[in-house]
Amino acid sequence: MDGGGVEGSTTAAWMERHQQMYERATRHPFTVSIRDGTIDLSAFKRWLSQDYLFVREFVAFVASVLLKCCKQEDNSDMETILGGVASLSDELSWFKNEAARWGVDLASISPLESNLEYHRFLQSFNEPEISYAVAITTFWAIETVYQDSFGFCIEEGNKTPPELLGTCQRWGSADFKLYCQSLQRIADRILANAPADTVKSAEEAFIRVLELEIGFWEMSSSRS
Ligand SMILES: Cc1ncc(CO)c(N)n1
Repeated sequence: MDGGGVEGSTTAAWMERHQQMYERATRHPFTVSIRDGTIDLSAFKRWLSQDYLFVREFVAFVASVLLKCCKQEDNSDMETILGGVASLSDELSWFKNEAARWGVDLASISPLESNLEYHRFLQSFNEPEISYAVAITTFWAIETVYQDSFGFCIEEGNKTPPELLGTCQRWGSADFKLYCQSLQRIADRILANAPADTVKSAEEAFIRVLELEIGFWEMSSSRS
């Protein structure tokens, strides 16, 4: 290995193997239209309100990852995951503020089908049979899709409207990238010591996250 980097790691290999799908998730027309400045604001508001509901569900998911972590003999990843739980508190406040700014009433929103599908996937991690390896990989993948998608919106050459920069910074910032990289290192370390069938399940979960993320952007763009 390369002393803590991610090149040559299991997760890096998957990103290459499933590159096409990874790009469909991280260069989706929805986020690319944010970067181009051609975003339809009603789609943005739909995303905002649906993602608020997603994040409420995500809190319980990250708590389930934390619980699995705490049950490990070596629970040295605890602080990183706990930091993730803590930052979700700030994130929920951010959604409420942002919704108020856009005139979106969060109290009257219900989850659309693709969001519900994602909720069901997240809820499946409550089962104690699902391993920490699969859970931490899934956690890393979910965060990374947003990091990469919104990071692209603030990279050089963007025409992102100023009123959307705050959103893009939330997930596109250098700090969030570092956080995703620490999750990736944890996942790779756990996967390196996991049995082959567990590694296989983790790869399947990675692919499932990409599918669900694509579905989420589609839902935000249209109304599926
Ligand atoms: C759908 C979705 N995926 C990933 C993230 C990142 O936390 C999010 N907020 N929403």
